[in-house]
Amino acid sequence: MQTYAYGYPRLGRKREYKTLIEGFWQGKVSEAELTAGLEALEEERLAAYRRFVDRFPIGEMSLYDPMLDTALMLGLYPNGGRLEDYFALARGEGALELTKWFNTNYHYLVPEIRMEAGTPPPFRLAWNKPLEAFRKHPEGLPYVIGPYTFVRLSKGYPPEAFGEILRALLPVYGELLRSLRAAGAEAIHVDEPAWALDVPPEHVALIREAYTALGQEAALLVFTYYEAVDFLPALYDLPLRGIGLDLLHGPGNWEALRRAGFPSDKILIAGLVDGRNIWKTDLSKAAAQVEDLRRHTGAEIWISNAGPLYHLPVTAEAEAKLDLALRERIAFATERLKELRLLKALLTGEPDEEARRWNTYIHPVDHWRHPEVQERVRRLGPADFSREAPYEERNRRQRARLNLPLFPTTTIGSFPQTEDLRRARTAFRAGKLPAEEYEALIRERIRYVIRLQEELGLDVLVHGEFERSDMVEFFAERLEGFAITQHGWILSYGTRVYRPPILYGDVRRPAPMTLREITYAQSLTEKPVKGMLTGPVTMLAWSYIREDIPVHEVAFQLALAIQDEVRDLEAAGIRVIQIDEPAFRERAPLKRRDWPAYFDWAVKAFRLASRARPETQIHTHMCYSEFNEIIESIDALDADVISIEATRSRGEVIQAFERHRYPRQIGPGVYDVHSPAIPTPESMEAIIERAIRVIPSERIWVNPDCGLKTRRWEEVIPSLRHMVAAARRLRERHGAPVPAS
Ligand SMILES: CN1c2c(nc(N)[nH]c2=O)NC[C@@H]1CNc1ccc(C(=O)N[C@@H](CCC(=O)N[C@@H](CCC(=O)N[C@@H](CCC(=O)O)C(=O)O)C(=O)O)C(=O)O)cc1
Ligand SMILES: N[C@@H](CCS)C(=O)O
Ligand SMILES: [Zn+2]
Repeated sequence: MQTYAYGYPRLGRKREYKTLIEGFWQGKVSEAELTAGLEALEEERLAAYRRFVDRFPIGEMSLYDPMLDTALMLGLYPNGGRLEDYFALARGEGALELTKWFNTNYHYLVPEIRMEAGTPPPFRLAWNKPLEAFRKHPEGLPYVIGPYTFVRLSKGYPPEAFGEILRALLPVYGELLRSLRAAGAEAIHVDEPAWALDVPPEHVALIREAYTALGQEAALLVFTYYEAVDFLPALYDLPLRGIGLDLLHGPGNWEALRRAGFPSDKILIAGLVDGRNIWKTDLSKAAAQVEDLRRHTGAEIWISNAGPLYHLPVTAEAEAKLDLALRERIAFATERLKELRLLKALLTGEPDEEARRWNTYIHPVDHWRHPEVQERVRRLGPADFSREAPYEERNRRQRARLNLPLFPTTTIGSFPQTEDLRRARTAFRAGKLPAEEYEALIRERIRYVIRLQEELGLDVLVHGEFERSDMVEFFAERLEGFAITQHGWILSYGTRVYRPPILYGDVRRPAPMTLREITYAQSLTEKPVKGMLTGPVTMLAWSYIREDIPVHEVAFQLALAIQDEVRDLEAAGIRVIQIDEPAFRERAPLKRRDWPAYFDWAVKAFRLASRARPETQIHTHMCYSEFNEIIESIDALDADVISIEATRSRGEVIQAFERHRYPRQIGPGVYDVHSPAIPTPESMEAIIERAIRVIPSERIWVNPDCGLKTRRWEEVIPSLRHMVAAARRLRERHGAPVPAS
């Protein structure tokens, strides 16, 4: 019995990863300091593994993103080994597209594989990153993203070229594996999470072909996670040393193991402690599950985490301010490693006092539940999920009330969150800055941003979200049933971090959450100011949530709290309300067969939250998502306006709307907020011109891709000036303002 862990966070206890890399970008950290700093961080990660588990991978560290590293390893982009070139691909003007990693809030850089004259690119082993890492630390298993996952998550090739591309990669992977074996690696960690997607039969054949070859080169431990592998028995006769299975997410792996057993020549690496959520593992149950596996398989069993640990903060030990009852019940990445050690002790008959104590705290506490909240959810009926009037009627009333021009301009909500603002908030939270001073600073920023938007000539204004540390954390802090952490940071992309709140009980809204700032902003202008809320699906997707009630009930509780806020905003005279749902696509289950049930509750939750009066215009916003496959569900949200990301994916998003005639208003993002580049009016007009081909012009809005919080004022101001200029030129070209009825 061995313990194995992978994916331990690279961020560091004190977010050293972020400080080092951002410091390097700002010229405050030299290349030598960056290298030494990251090496020290890697040492710390490895020390955590060494302290608790028997085996672990080497080479998981990345300067930005492991998918980009893999693309460079395989020679897909020129790489002279210069950091500038690396970061240019990650965040420069020609940067790769960012998209969600499976159904998580981590974003990876999407490699582009182009077929040239019907031939895959000339792949080669351009950077042997795993070997470099292994030479430094020859104690673990070199870490590699497997070829299937790499190609499946890349873009730019026609689906029929998939097999050819995969085959073209095999010699390179073969060379890589041989080099690692020659250097003394006893086995290789190969990550193949894409095996847990819906994999068509022809892909299963390709996987078998690929691994029949690769398995000859070195001993491979292939890791799958986030869901079950639907074709598990098809792997049994492959020359693999071991297979890592997620035994927590989705019932499929258990069903397959019960039905088909597991081959005795392979190691079954059983993912039994959760990499996605934070509730302590029931160690007795996990031990019983291992016994069950032993009965069904005859194979050697290792115990491991289910899903990489980087979806969890580094340690729960730092959360001294959390309520004790909650603190006792949670486990972050380091505590997961400890659980593996405790589980092994239980299974090998070592003294189990600590494991017994651990298991005292695995059930929710009674006073986290509130019958009146549950009752309100139980009483919901069909009428609660639709608005009073159909869109046509709402549209008439809203146009009359808002009197907007053709191609109305707006932004997505946030404006730059500058250092001084974040510092002031941290000081305020620590009790070092009086509330009046902090609030005065926020009001000053709101005044500034309202004046600025008026001066720029935007049509629907926002208050700038200056008071928000994060669009989910802000609301979590104001809702009962949620706790927020002090140091529970995890990576979202690159060096960008957030602290997922913990939703542990029934959700209540003790007081309005956004009214003060929104009404203040509205008092400064005649133009409509958008109320700005985060939707129920995103609230739960970017939090750690309770598991004692079904997820749709959690969503409906959140939706009711948001609906109460909508009502308060309307009563205060707010005419436009945006309810952001950037996690709407991401939260969808990995298997299509589970989609109908998910979209049923996700759509209902949004509709419940957005049940506004007909004359209130409801916007929603989504970013970083593949929209093609979910356009019907987006339509079913019945929002009056949706703004979507459309720049980095170079208009691909609009294709979705070509296929499905979206009947309401849409703002295809024209300004890529992830690039420091200032877009020209022409580039923005081009995106709208493309949209006009499929969407009538009176339904099109002009807006950025996403919020502007990560940008600098020097970038935002000229970019928005260009955006307004683009809208004006479009108006001149495409007609007079739409009449108000
Ligand atoms: C829109 N997106 C979001 C996603 N997920 C979220 N949870 N939130 C999102 O907005 N997913 C999809 C996209 C892309 N993802 C992100 C994620 C994160 C950011 C981002 O800008 N993150 C900031 C986090 C900054 C933050 O919350 N800061 C705190 C300040 C806390 C702090 O750092 N304090 C310091 C001391 C500061 C000082 O005194 O100098 C400390 O405690 O040590 C705050 O503002 O209150 C980031 O910087 O990474 C963007 C997109
Ligand atoms: N209103 C949010 C949405 C981000 S997805 C913002 O502007 O930052
Ligand atoms: Zn967004």
